[in-house]
Amino acid sequence: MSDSYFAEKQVAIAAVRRACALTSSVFNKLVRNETLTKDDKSPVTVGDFAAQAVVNTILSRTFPHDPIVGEEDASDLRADTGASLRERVVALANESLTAPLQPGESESWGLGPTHHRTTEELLAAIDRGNYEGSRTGRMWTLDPIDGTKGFLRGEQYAVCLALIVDARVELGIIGCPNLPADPAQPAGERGALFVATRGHGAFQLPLRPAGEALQPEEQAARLQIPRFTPERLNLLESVEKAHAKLSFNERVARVLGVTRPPTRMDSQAKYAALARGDGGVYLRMPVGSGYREKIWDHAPGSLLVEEAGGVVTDSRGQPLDFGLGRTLGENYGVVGAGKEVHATVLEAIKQANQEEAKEECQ
Ligand SMILES: Nc1ncnc2c1ncn2[C@@H]1O[C@H](COP(=O)(O)O)[C@@H](O)[C@H]1OP(=O)(O)O
Ligand SMILES: [Mg+2]
Ligand SMILES: [Mg+2]
Ligand SMILES: [Mg+2]
Repeated sequence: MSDSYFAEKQVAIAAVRRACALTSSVFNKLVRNETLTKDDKSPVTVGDFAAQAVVNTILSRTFPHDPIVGEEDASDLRADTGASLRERVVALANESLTAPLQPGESESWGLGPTHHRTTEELLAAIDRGNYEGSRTGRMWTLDPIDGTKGFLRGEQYAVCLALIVDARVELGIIGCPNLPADPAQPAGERGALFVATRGHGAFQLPLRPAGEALQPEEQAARLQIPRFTPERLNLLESVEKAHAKLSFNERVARVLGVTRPPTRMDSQAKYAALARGDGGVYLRMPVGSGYREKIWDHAPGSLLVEEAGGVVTDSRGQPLDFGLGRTLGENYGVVGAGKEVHATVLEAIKQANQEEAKEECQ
Protein backbone atom coordinates (compact mmCIF):
# COMPACT_ATOMS: atom_id res chain seq x y z
CA MET A 1 0.00 0.00 0.00
CA SER A 2 1.38 3.40 -0.85
CA ASP A 3 2.03 6.44 1.30
CA SER A 4 -0.55 8.71 -0.25
CA TYR A 5 -2.64 10.15 2.61
CA PHE A 6 -0.67 7.87 4.92
CA ALA A 7 -1.51 9.69 8.17
CA GLU A 8 -5.19 9.94 7.29
CA LYS A 9 -5.28 6.27 6.38
CA GLN A 10 -3.69 5.17 9.66
CA VAL A 11 -6.14 7.20 11.70
CA ALA A 12 -9.19 6.22 9.64
CA ILE A 13 -8.34 2.51 9.84
CA ALA A 14 -7.95 2.72 13.61
CA ALA A 15 -11.21 4.67 13.99
CA VAL A 16 -13.18 2.21 11.85
CA ARG A 17 -11.67 -0.77 13.68
CA ARG A 18 -12.68 0.69 17.06
CA ALA A 19 -16.18 1.47 15.79
CA CYS A 20 -16.53 -2.09 14.44
CA ALA A 21 -15.50 -3.59 17.79
CA LEU A 22 -18.07 -1.34 19.47
CA THR A 23 -20.93 -2.23 17.14
CA SER A 24 -20.22 -5.97 17.27
CA SER A 25 -20.22 -5.96 21.04
CA VAL A 26 -23.33 -3.78 21.23
CA PHE A 27 -25.25 -6.17 18.99
CA ASN A 28 -25.00 -8.92 21.58
CA LYS A 29 -26.27 -6.61 24.32
CA LEU A 30 -28.95 -4.59 22.53
CA VAL A 31 -32.17 -4.40 24.49
CA ARG A 32 -35.56 -2.92 23.78
CA ASN A 33 -35.65 0.89 23.84
CA GLU A 34 -32.13 1.14 22.47
CA THR A 35 -33.42 1.73 18.97
CA LEU A 36 -35.25 4.86 17.79
CA THR A 37 -37.19 5.51 14.62
CA LYS A 38 -36.01 8.64 12.84
CA ASP A 39 -38.24 11.15 11.03
CA ASP A 40 -37.63 9.33 7.74
CA LYS A 41 -38.89 6.11 9.46
CA SER A 42 -35.45 4.48 9.39
CA PRO A 43 -34.04 2.95 12.59
CA VAL A 44 -31.06 4.25 14.57
CA THR A 45 -29.54 2.44 17.55
CA VAL A 46 -27.22 3.29 20.42
CA GLY A 47 -24.59 1.58 18.25
CA ASP A 48 -24.98 4.14 15.42
CA PHE A 49 -24.70 7.09 17.82
CA ALA A 50 -21.78 5.67 19.81
CA ALA A 51 -19.84 4.67 16.69
CA GLN A 52 -20.25 8.18 15.27
CA ALA A 53 -19.10 9.65 18.62
CA VAL A 54 -15.97 7.48 18.54
CA VAL A 55 -14.96 8.12 14.93
CA ASN A 56 -15.66 11.86 15.12
CA THR A 57 -13.78 12.18 18.44
CA ILE A 58 -10.70 10.57 16.86
CA LEU A 59 -10.94 12.66 13.65
CA SER A 60 -11.50 15.89 15.59
CA ARG A 61 -8.36 15.26 17.60
CA THR A 62 -6.15 14.22 14.69
CA PHE A 63 -7.49 16.49 11.91
CA PRO A 64 -9.16 19.31 13.85
CA HIS A 65 -9.74 21.51 10.80
CA ASP A 66 -11.48 18.89 8.67
CA PRO A 67 -15.28 19.12 8.55
CA ILE A 68 -17.32 15.90 8.76
CA VAL A 69 -20.52 14.92 6.98
CA GLY A 70 -21.91 12.24 9.29
CA GLU A 71 -25.27 10.53 9.08
CA GLU A 72 -26.39 11.00 12.69
CA ASP A 73 -26.91 14.02 14.94
CA ALA A 74 -27.33 14.25 18.70
CA SER A 75 -30.66 16.06 18.93
CA ASP A 76 -32.61 12.96 20.01
CA LEU A 77 -29.97 12.28 22.67
CA ARG A 78 -30.08 15.84 24.00
CA ALA A 79 -33.87 15.73 24.49
CA ASP A 80 -35.21 14.94 27.98
CA THR A 81 -36.77 11.78 26.57
CA GLY A 82 -33.31 10.68 25.42
CA ALA A 83 -31.70 10.50 28.87
CA SER A 84 -31.29 6.73 29.12
CA LEU A 85 -30.23 6.42 25.50
CA ARG A 86 -27.71 9.24 26.04
CA GLU A 87 -26.19 7.53 29.08
CA ARG A 88 -25.82 4.30 27.18
CA VAL A 89 -24.19 6.02 24.18
CA VAL A 90 -21.75 7.87 26.45
CA ALA A 91 -20.82 4.65 28.27
CA LEU A 92 -20.30 2.74 25.02
CA ALA A 93 -18.26 5.51 23.38
CA ASN A 94 -16.05 5.90 26.44
CA GLU A 95 -15.55 2.15 26.69
CA SER A 96 -14.30 2.18 23.11
CA LEU A 97 -12.11 5.31 23.36
CA THR A 98 -10.44 4.17 26.60
CA ALA A 99 -9.64 0.63 25.40
CA PRO A 100 -5.89 -0.08 25.36
CA LEU A 101 -3.84 1.22 22.43
CA GLN A 102 -3.73 -1.15 19.49
CA PRO A 103 -0.84 -1.69 17.08
CA GLY A 104 -0.53 1.36 14.82
CA GLU A 105 -2.38 3.72 17.18
CA SER A 106 -0.77 6.65 18.95
CA GLU A 107 -1.62 7.99 22.40
CA SER A 108 -1.47 11.47 20.90
CA TRP A 109 -4.75 10.58 19.15
CA GLY A 110 -6.48 10.80 22.54
CA LEU A 111 -7.00 7.06 22.91
CA GLY A 112 -6.34 4.75 25.83
CA PRO A 113 -7.31 4.29 29.48
CA THR A 114 -6.82 7.90 30.63
CA HIS A 115 -8.97 9.48 27.92
CA HIS A 116 -12.55 9.54 29.25
CA ARG A 117 -14.81 12.16 27.65
CA THR A 118 -17.71 14.05 29.19
CA THR A 119 -21.26 13.66 27.94
CA GLU A 120 -21.13 17.12 26.36
CA GLU A 121 -17.86 16.35 24.58
CA LEU A 122 -19.32 13.19 23.07
CA LEU A 123 -22.59 14.84 22.00
CA ALA A 124 -20.58 17.65 20.44
CA ALA A 125 -18.45 15.04 18.64
CA ILE A 126 -21.59 13.46 17.17
CA ASP A 127 -22.75 16.91 16.05
CA ARG A 128 -19.40 17.59 14.34
CA GLY A 129 -21.03 15.45 11.63
CA ASN A 130 -23.46 18.25 10.75
CA TYR A 131 -21.35 19.71 7.94
CA GLU A 132 -23.42 20.40 4.84
CA GLY A 133 -20.76 19.33 2.35
CA SER A 134 -18.90 21.33 -0.28
CA ARG A 135 -17.46 21.19 -3.77
CA THR A 136 -14.09 22.44 -2.55
CA GLY A 137 -11.70 21.56 0.24
CA ARG A 138 -11.28 18.52 2.46
CA MET A 139 -14.09 16.76 4.27
CA TRP A 140 -14.75 13.37 5.79
CA THR A 141 -17.99 11.50 5.36
CA LEU A 142 -19.11 8.89 7.88
CA ASP A 143 -21.85 6.30 8.06
CA PRO A 144 -21.34 4.87 11.56
CA ILE A 145 -23.60 1.89 10.80
CA ASP A 146 -24.51 1.53 7.16
CA GLY A 147 -27.37 -0.93 6.85
CA THR A 148 -28.84 -0.48 10.32
CA LYS A 149 -31.64 -2.87 9.34
CA GLY A 150 -29.07 -5.54 8.50
CA PHE A 151 -27.29 -4.84 11.77
CA LEU A 152 -30.52 -5.37 13.70
CA ARG A 153 -31.15 -8.66 11.87
CA GLY A 154 -27.62 -9.86 12.68
CA GLU A 155 -26.79 -9.78 8.97
CA GLN A 156 -24.52 -7.49 6.93
CA TYR A 157 -23.72 -3.93 7.91
CA ALA A 158 -20.64 -1.74 7.57
CA VAL A 159 -18.82 1.11 9.27
CA CYS A 160 -17.97 3.45 6.39
CA LEU A 161 -15.57 6.39 6.30
CA ALA A 162 -14.18 8.39 3.39
CA LEU A 163 -11.97 11.41 2.84
CA ILE A 164 -13.22 13.66 0.05
CA VAL A 165 -11.00 16.41 -1.39
CA ASP A 166 -12.46 18.90 -3.88
CA ALA A 167 -15.46 16.60 -4.39
CA ARG A 168 -13.28 13.58 -5.23
CA VAL A 169 -13.09 10.57 -2.92
CA GLU A 170 -9.40 10.08 -2.09
CA LEU A 171 -9.56 7.52 0.69
CA GLY A 172 -12.24 4.98 1.59
CA ILE A 173 -12.44 2.59 4.53
CA ILE A 174 -15.20 0.00 5.04
CA GLY A 175 -15.34 -2.28 8.07
CA CYS A 176 -17.63 -5.30 7.74
CA PRO A 177 -17.82 -7.19 11.05
CA ASN A 178 -20.22 -9.86 9.74
CA LEU A 179 -18.72 -10.48 6.31
CA PRO A 180 -16.80 -13.76 5.93
CA ALA A 181 -13.08 -12.96 5.99
CA ASP A 182 -12.58 -15.43 3.16
CA PRO A 183 -15.35 -15.49 0.54
CA ALA A 184 -14.42 -19.08 -0.27
CA GLN A 185 -15.39 -20.04 3.29
CA PRO A 186 -18.79 -18.47 3.86
CA ALA A 187 -19.22 -20.26 7.18
CA GLY A 188 -15.70 -19.41 8.35
CA GLU A 189 -14.30 -16.55 10.40
CA ARG A 190 -16.15 -13.25 10.07
CA GLY A 191 -14.86 -9.71 9.78
CA ALA A 192 -13.03 -7.86 7.01
CA LEU A 193 -11.64 -4.37 6.51
CA PHE A 194 -11.43 -2.73 3.10
CA VAL A 195 -9.14 0.18 2.29
CA ALA A 196 -8.76 2.10 -0.97
CA THR A 197 -6.61 5.12 -1.78
CA ARG A 198 -7.13 6.86 -5.11
CA GLY A 199 -4.53 5.75 -7.60
CA HIS A 200 -3.03 3.17 -5.24
CA GLY A 201 -5.40 0.23 -5.27
CA ALA A 202 -7.97 -1.51 -3.10
CA PHE A 203 -7.03 -3.88 -0.30
CA GLN A 204 -8.59 -6.23 2.21
CA LEU A 205 -7.03 -6.32 5.67
CA PRO A 206 -7.92 -8.25 8.80
CA LEU A 207 -10.61 -6.43 10.80
CA ARG A 208 -8.68 -7.01 14.00
CA PRO A 209 -5.13 -5.67 13.91
CA ALA A 210 -2.52 -8.41 14.00
CA GLY A 211 1.10 -8.03 15.03
CA GLU A 212 3.03 -4.85 15.65
CA ALA A 213 2.99 -3.09 12.29
CA LEU A 214 -0.19 -1.36 11.14
CA GLN A 215 -0.45 -2.73 7.65
CA PRO A 216 2.45 -4.91 6.59
CA GLU A 217 2.17 -5.93 2.96
CA GLU A 218 1.61 -9.55 3.90
CA GLN A 219 -1.58 -8.65 5.79
CA ALA A 220 -3.13 -6.68 2.94
CA ALA A 221 -4.57 -8.56 -0.01
CA ARG A 222 -4.90 -6.47 -3.17
CA LEU A 223 -8.33 -6.66 -4.76
CA GLN A 224 -9.05 -6.92 -8.47
CA ILE A 225 -12.44 -7.51 -10.05
CA PRO A 226 -12.09 -10.53 -12.36
CA ARG A 227 -13.45 -10.65 -15.92
CA PHE A 228 -16.96 -12.05 -15.87
CA THR A 229 -18.87 -13.96 -18.52
CA PRO A 230 -22.69 -13.60 -18.35
CA GLU A 231 -23.12 -17.16 -16.99
CA ARG A 232 -20.95 -16.26 -14.00
CA LEU A 233 -22.61 -12.94 -13.24
CA ASN A 234 -25.15 -12.29 -10.56
CA LEU A 235 -26.52 -9.02 -9.24
CA LEU A 236 -25.62 -7.62 -5.84
CA GLU A 237 -28.68 -5.81 -4.56
CA SER A 238 -30.39 -4.43 -1.47
CA VAL A 239 -32.44 -6.57 0.90
CA GLU A 240 -34.95 -3.75 1.29
CA LYS A 241 -37.68 -3.32 -1.33
CA ALA A 242 -38.13 0.29 -0.18
CA HIS A 243 -34.47 1.10 -1.01
CA ALA A 244 -34.17 -0.22 -4.55
CA LYS A 245 -36.45 -1.31 -7.37
CA LEU A 246 -35.76 -5.03 -7.30
CA SER A 247 -38.35 -5.86 -9.99
CA PHE A 248 -36.36 -3.71 -12.42
CA ASN A 249 -33.19 -5.59 -11.43
CA GLU A 250 -34.89 -8.84 -12.52
CA ARG A 251 -35.58 -7.32 -15.89
CA VAL A 252 -31.98 -6.14 -16.27
CA ALA A 253 -30.73 -9.60 -15.28
CA ARG A 254 -32.93 -11.15 -17.97
CA VAL A 255 -31.63 -8.76 -20.63
CA LEU A 256 -28.05 -9.50 -19.55
CA GLY A 257 -28.65 -13.24 -19.70
CA VAL A 258 -27.85 -13.65 -16.02
CA THR A 259 -29.15 -16.96 -14.76
CA ARG A 260 -27.83 -17.04 -11.21
CA PRO A 261 -30.12 -15.58 -8.52
CA PRO A 262 -29.19 -12.18 -7.06
CA THR A 263 -27.21 -11.82 -3.86
CA ARG A 264 -29.16 -9.64 -1.45
CA MET A 265 -27.09 -7.91 1.16
CA ASP A 266 -27.48 -4.78 3.28
CA SER A 267 -25.04 -1.88 3.23
CA GLN A 268 -21.82 -1.10 1.37
CA ALA A 269 -20.73 -4.67 2.07
CA LYS A 270 -22.11 -5.09 -1.49
CA TYR A 271 -19.39 -2.82 -2.89
CA ALA A 272 -16.81 -4.76 -0.87
CA ALA A 273 -18.14 -8.06 -2.19
CA LEU A 274 -17.98 -6.75 -5.77
CA ALA A 275 -14.42 -5.45 -5.27
CA ARG A 276 -13.24 -8.87 -4.14
CA GLY A 277 -14.80 -10.69 -7.06
CA ASP A 278 -18.33 -11.60 -5.97
CA GLY A 279 -21.34 -11.13 -8.24
CA GLY A 280 -19.92 -8.82 -10.83
CA VAL A 281 -22.67 -6.16 -10.78
CA TYR A 282 -23.86 -3.71 -8.10
CA LEU A 283 -27.27 -2.42 -9.13
CA ARG A 284 -29.44 0.04 -7.21
CA MET A 285 -32.31 1.64 -9.12
CA PRO A 286 -34.52 4.29 -7.49
CA VAL A 287 -37.98 3.23 -6.33
CA GLY A 288 -39.43 6.57 -7.39
CA SER A 289 -40.15 7.86 -3.89
CA GLY A 290 -38.01 10.97 -4.36
CA TYR A 291 -35.35 9.61 -1.98
CA ARG A 292 -31.92 11.13 -2.56
CA GLU A 293 -28.90 8.92 -2.02
CA LYS A 294 -26.50 10.18 0.65
CA ILE A 295 -22.79 10.73 0.04
CA TRP A 296 -21.82 8.54 3.04
CA ASP A 297 -23.67 5.59 1.47
CA HIS A 298 -21.50 5.56 -1.66
CA ALA A 299 -18.23 7.45 -1.14
CA PRO A 300 -15.96 4.69 0.21
CA GLY A 301 -17.72 1.90 -1.70
CA SER A 302 -17.40 3.60 -5.06
CA LEU A 303 -13.66 4.27 -4.58
CA LEU A 304 -13.10 0.68 -3.46
CA VAL A 305 -14.71 -0.64 -6.63
CA GLU A 306 -12.86 1.83 -8.88
CA GLU A 307 -9.54 0.95 -7.28
CA ALA A 308 -10.29 -2.74 -7.80
CA GLY A 309 -10.53 -2.02 -11.54
CA GLY A 310 -14.25 -1.29 -11.75
CA VAL A 311 -16.46 1.62 -12.73
CA VAL A 312 -19.24 3.24 -10.68
CA THR A 313 -21.72 5.66 -12.23
CA ASP A 314 -25.41 6.45 -12.10
CA SER A 315 -27.69 4.44 -14.38
CA ARG A 316 -27.16 6.94 -17.23
CA GLY A 317 -23.39 6.51 -17.05
CA GLN A 318 -22.79 9.85 -15.29
CA PRO A 319 -20.23 9.97 -12.48
CA LEU A 320 -21.53 10.23 -8.89
CA ASP A 321 -21.14 13.84 -7.72
CA PHE A 322 -19.82 14.14 -4.16
CA GLY A 323 -19.72 17.95 -4.32
CA LEU A 324 -23.44 18.70 -4.12
CA GLY A 325 -23.85 18.59 -0.34
CA ARG A 326 -25.05 15.75 1.88
CA THR A 327 -26.80 14.01 -1.02
CA LEU A 328 -25.80 12.91 -4.50
CA GLY A 329 -28.60 15.06 -5.94
CA GLU A 330 -31.38 13.73 -8.14
CA ASN A 331 -31.50 9.94 -7.95
CA TYR A 332 -30.82 8.05 -11.17
CA GLY A 333 -29.59 4.96 -9.36
CA VAL A 334 -26.11 3.51 -9.01
CA VAL A 335 -24.33 0.93 -11.18
CA GLY A 336 -21.00 -0.65 -10.29
CA ALA A 337 -19.13 -3.35 -12.23
CA GLY A 338 -15.84 -4.34 -13.80
CA LYS A 339 -14.88 -2.16 -16.79
CA GLU A 340 -16.09 -4.52 -19.53
CA VAL A 341 -19.31 -5.49 -17.80
CA HIS A 342 -20.25 -1.95 -16.77
CA ALA A 343 -20.94 -0.71 -20.32
CA THR A 344 -23.04 -3.82 -21.00
CA VAL A 345 -25.10 -3.19 -17.86
CA LEU A 346 -25.80 0.42 -18.90
CA GLU A 347 -27.04 -0.87 -22.27
CA ALA A 348 -29.19 -3.49 -20.54
CA ILE A 349 -30.72 -0.78 -18.33
CA LYS A 350 -31.63 1.25 -21.43
CA GLN A 351 -33.29 -1.77 -22.97
CA ALA A 352 -35.09 -2.67 -19.74
CA ASN A 353 -36.37 0.92 -19.47
CA GLN A 354 -37.75 0.73 -23.02
CA GLU A 355 -39.42 -2.62 -22.32
CA GLU A 356 -40.98 -1.31 -19.14
CA ALA A 357 -42.23 1.87 -20.84
CA LYS A 358 -43.78 -0.24 -23.63
CA GLU A 359 -45.55 -2.51 -21.14
CA GLU A 360 -46.85 0.45 -19.20
CA CYS A 361 -48.38 1.88 -22.40
CA GLN A 362 -50.19 -1.38 -23.13
N1 LIG B 1 -35.82 5.08 1.51
C1 LIG B 1 -34.57 4.73 1.26
N2 LIG B 1 -34.17 4.48 0.01
C2 LIG B 1 -32.91 4.12 -0.24
N3 LIG B 1 -31.96 3.96 0.72
C3 LIG B 1 -32.29 4.19 2.00
C4 LIG B 1 -33.61 4.59 2.34
N4 LIG B 1 -33.67 4.72 3.67
C5 LIG B 1 -32.42 4.46 4.16
N5 LIG B 1 -31.60 4.13 3.15
C6 LIG B 1 -30.19 3.81 3.26
O1 LIG B 1 -29.86 2.83 2.32
C7 LIG B 1 -28.71 2.13 2.78
C8 LIG B 1 -28.93 0.69 2.87
O2 LIG B 1 -28.72 0.27 1.63
P1 LIG B 1 -29.12 -1.17 1.30
O3 LIG B 1 -30.59 -1.13 1.16
O4 LIG B 1 -28.39 -1.35 0.03
O5 LIG B 1 -28.64 -2.01 2.42
C9 LIG B 1 -28.46 2.60 4.10
O6 LIG B 1 -27.51 3.59 4.02
C10 LIG B 1 -29.74 3.16 4.54
O7 LIG B 1 -29.44 3.96 5.58
P2 LIG B 1 -28.73 3.42 6.98
O8 LIG B 1 -27.27 3.79 6.89
O9 LIG B 1 -29.45 4.21 7.94
O10 LIG B 1 -28.95 1.94 7.11
MG1 LIG C 1 -29.59 5.34 9.06
MG1 LIG D 1 -26.13 4.11 5.15
MG1 LIG E 1 -26.22 4.51 8.85
